[in-house]
Amino acid sequence: MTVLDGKQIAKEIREKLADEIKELKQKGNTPGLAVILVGDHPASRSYVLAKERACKELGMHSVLKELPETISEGDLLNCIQSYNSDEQIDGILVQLPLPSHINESKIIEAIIPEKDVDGFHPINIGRMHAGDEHAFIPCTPLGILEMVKKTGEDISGKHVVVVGRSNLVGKPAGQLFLKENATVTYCHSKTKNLKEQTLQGDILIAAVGRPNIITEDMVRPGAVVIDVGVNRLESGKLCGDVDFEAIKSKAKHITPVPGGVGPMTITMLMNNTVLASKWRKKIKEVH
Ligand SMILES: Nc1nc2c(c(=O)[nH]1)N[C@@H](CN(C=O)c1ccc(C(=O)N[C@@H](CCC(=O)O)C(=O)O)cc1)CN2
Repeated sequence: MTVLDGKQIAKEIREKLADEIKELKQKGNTPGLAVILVGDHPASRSYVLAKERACKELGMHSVLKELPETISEGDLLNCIQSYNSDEQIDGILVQLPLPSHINESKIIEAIIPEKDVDGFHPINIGRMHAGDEHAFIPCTPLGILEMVKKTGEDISGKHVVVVGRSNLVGKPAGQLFLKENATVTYCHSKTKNLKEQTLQGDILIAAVGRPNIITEDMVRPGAVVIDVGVNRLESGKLCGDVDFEAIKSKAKHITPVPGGVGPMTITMLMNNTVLASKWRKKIKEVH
């Protein structure tokens, strides 16, 4: 069994990105990211600060816009518009979740698709489903795919079982593996006999957000187990969706929480911002 070290894989990707960014800067093209945080949710704040830090470490331009919890939808839309037309900004990200008085879809759709480095805009979702090479792929699913590829396991023809159907993780993760010629099964809260399904998984992706929902008897021996859950217990301890201790000897490869998929998310955001910068540069050269 191997424990997939998300921090190490992320570090290796960031080293390559740093070289690429250096070259881009020498050509006068500095990738820039704008991150918008609404309110003061502690976890969201720590994620946006980590995003800003990653930009700085890689030599990218970054702006962190902090807005009050009470901001109106109109003012938030205006803020997005200003970054849509800012030439120094290649990627725009609005940290989720948003306060309940703001329509999340409306906000995501206000970001121009060329700067939607989260890959949440319907145009990018459509491009991803169509297999368009210029689609931004959501960062967590992209990180998951990178980690599975890193194991050296052949994905083609494998049965991937995704537990969870969120727009952020579950749905796009299944699509990505489908594109790699896997057979994909989606499971969710209404799935009958979940265990029967998860036992089919050569690759099992748990993205539910419920501590230890995947128990040892639900995992096929030799499976690759990817845990996307980041659940904070009352004790303050972080815990995944997978019962790691019970499953680690049964799985061929498994991701821990913390230190598995999480660190990959921010690295893939950096990757998407570099892509955005390169794609936008090409568009400008054509016009
Ligand atoms: N606009 C977006 N909002 C949200 C996204 C997203 O991709 N775009 N994803 C999550 C939050 N997220 C990044 O934004 C994120 C979550 C977790 C981690 C991470 O590194 N987790 C660590 C544990 C961190 C801790 O101690 O709390 C780990 O798993 O090792 C990074 C980024 C929702 N919102």
